[in-house]
Amino acid sequence: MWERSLVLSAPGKVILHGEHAVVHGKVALAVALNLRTFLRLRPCDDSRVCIHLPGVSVRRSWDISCLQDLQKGFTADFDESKSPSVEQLDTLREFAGIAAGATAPESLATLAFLYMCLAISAKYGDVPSVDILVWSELPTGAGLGSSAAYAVCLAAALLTACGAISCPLKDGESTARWTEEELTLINSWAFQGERVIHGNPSGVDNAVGTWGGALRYQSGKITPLKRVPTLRILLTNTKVPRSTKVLVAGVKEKILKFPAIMNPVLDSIDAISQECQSVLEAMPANPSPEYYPVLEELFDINQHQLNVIGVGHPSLDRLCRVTASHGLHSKLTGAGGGGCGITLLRPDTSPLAVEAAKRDLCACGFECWETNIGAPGVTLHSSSSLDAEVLQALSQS
Ligand SMILES: Nc1ncnc2c1ncn2[C@@H]1O[C@H](COP(=O)(O)OP(=O)(O)OP(=O)(O)O)[C@@H](O)[C@H]1O
Ligand SMILES: C[C@@](O)(CCO)CC(=O)[O-]
Ligand SMILES: [Mg+2]
Repeated sequence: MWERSLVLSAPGKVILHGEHAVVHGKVALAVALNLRTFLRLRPCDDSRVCIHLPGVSVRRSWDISCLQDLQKGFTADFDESKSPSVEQLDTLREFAGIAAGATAPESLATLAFLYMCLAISAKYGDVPSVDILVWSELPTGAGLGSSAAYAVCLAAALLTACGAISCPLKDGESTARWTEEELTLINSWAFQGERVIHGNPSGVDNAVGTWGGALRYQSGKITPLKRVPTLRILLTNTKVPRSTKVLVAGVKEKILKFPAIMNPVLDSIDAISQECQSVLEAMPANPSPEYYPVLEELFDINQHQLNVIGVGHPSLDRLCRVTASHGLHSKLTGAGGGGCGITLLRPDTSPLAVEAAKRDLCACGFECWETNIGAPGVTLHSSSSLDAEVLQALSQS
């Protein structure tokens, strides 16, 4: 029986180049963001599993014995290398009272939790009697990898509570990280959670949530980028809602309908990611302005390509126009169709110019903020290092 409380977190991400193309085997470059999702797990002594997800208005609890019966009813194995089967997901939907095909955030979040809880406990031990609270600094469904940060937190917490990985936090430490081998296991299970939420994810988002930093991702191969300079990025949330699952499915349909037209666009996006990687790795840690024109042009070209594959949105066109009027270059990030865009700031872009661009973006109803990139991946925290009042307020919300 699990007897410790855990608090852990995973970062969101920004994709610099390669979103959507990465689902079809091309290269993506992605960096971890300094906005995180947090999870608190506490042992529960009433033989129940409780989840509280205030970000998507979910508060549910189940008897362990019901979850165990459900688990026994599955004929197919649960494994981190196997996709959730249609039969498993249908059974879980029926159990949780979720309509077939439901894409509402609360339905997907509940389904992902149930799948991961049953799958991980079936493979590594018993269903643990725990109470789980998840909260996030990330906007949900806006292109910043909120689903992956959620799945990474769930994977790390459930694997720890089932004894499949260690609890690396020593007395007196405020944070700790797992070993490479343990991170690989967390990443594999988080990918299964992403599969429940996205349908057909590439795995780039959960890789960044797990390892953090800056990385190149292609067909499951994760390569940390060498010497990434400190980039200044302005993030803008258009607040136009969209679903990654729907957008990814739309791109697939377009490729099937017009393969001779779409495949060269994906190849060209791949070339953009490769070119961007070469430029970033050639730049010194604190780069001078002369390196920026190429990065800016790559942003412009990639934004046009993403429009061609059908994941643009008028709000994103507007974002690009507004920043261009201040001499700044932007592109959508993540799945597109609304959500967030990123704007590259040069080291010498003056605070006044940034403020002026932000003012005009806010006047469009957008929200924007300057970010740091390259944050650490999934991390265990001592409960005392997090604000007790915040935890208390969240528990009651
Ligand atoms: N804090 C959270 N608590 C519970 N579920 C969450 C939370 N954040 C995200 N989710 C789940 O993830 C879904 C959003 O995932 P989606 O992939 O559409 O957007 P995203 O991950 O924010 O953007 P992108 O995939 O483009 O980076 C929500 O519908 C919800 O099911
Ligand atoms: C659109 C996409 O490329 C990125 C979503 O953040 C989907 C994926 O890679 O799974
Ligand atoms: Mg997502």
